[in-house]
Amino acid sequence: MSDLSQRFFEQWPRDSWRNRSILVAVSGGADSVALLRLLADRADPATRNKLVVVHFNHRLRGSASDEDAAFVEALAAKLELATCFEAASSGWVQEAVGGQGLEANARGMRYAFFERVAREVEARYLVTAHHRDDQIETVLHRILRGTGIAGLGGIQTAREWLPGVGLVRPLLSFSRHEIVQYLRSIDQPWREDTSNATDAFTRNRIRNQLLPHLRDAYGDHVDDALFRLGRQANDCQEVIDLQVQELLDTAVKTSTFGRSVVVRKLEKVHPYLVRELFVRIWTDQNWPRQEMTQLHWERLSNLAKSDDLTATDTMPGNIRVFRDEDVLVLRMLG
Ligand SMILES: Nc1ncnc2c1ncn2[C@@H]1O[C@H](COP(=O)(O)OP(=O)(O)OP(=O)(O)O)[C@@H](O)[C@H]1O
Repeated sequence: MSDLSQRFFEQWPRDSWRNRSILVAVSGGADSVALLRLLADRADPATRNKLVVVHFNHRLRGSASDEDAAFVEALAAKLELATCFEAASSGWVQEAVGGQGLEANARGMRYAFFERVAREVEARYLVTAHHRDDQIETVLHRILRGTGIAGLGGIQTAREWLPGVGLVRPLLSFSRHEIVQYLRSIDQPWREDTSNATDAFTRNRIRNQLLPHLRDAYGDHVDDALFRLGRQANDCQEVIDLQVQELLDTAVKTSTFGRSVVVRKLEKVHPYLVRELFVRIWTDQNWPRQEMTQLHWERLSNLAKSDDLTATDTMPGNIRVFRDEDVLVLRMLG
């Protein structure tokens, strides 16, 4: 087994081969072709039938998109793997709605397709080929856009995606360079995504302009620094999540109208954690968060720590917040 293959399977969920189907997302690019080869070469005939290659043809690059799909289809056939393919309708770019931009729309369609297949074949995992360079670009992109600790963590190696379905990225610690070397060593071709070479999308500008500039100006360790920062932020967020869970269990009560927070229990808690507690309450309650700014979370934290027993406030989405003796009541007004 190659060194890369060995390191790859150290990241791989141990129960996977004994479990339900595994969807492998293959675009045809070097990263996902390597992912597919690593998995297919390791699987024995009994486990091979658990792998399902999924590919979504976005039809963004004319005949090149169809050639990508044909390439993935031929590779899957050669490896004797099951496949599930879908193509976007030809006029979707003109019809794209929601003002989210082309990339986000394309992504939404791709994951909606993955979700349909996952339900159909009762998959246990979806595996994608995000790698170290993706992680570095994501961290840098989020820094530039403005992010907190949670966002700085970037892409996670594994997380729950749908109820009972995990999303796994076992190539996350491998660089694109290592992946390409591996493909060359096994004589496996791949498709080059020509849109990656253009600067049309923000992510591509980060990849093709900003990162090379930073490396030139500050040295190659820029990559390591960003990757490590992402890892540390992930660790920090895990610790924060655990503490927030403890606060939820001990200081927050749920009722039919919303939540109430026992403020006495927050007296010695750092304001940052109190804000994170409110973020978690908002998420759990499914209250709108788009208009909640840092200032709103701070206002909530101040209310929880205030001595003013008559203090009240209203948050975006008509969430009313008021003190009732020892508790801070949060409820959505009808
Ligand atoms: N058209 C596609 N069909 C199947 N899988 C795909 C397709 N495009 C991307 N993928 C999978 O997703 C991984 C990440 O691809 P890419 O970096 O282009 O996506 P992204 O939009 O940046 O990330 P995200 O998946 O988080 O949206 C690929 O390595 C591959 O596993």
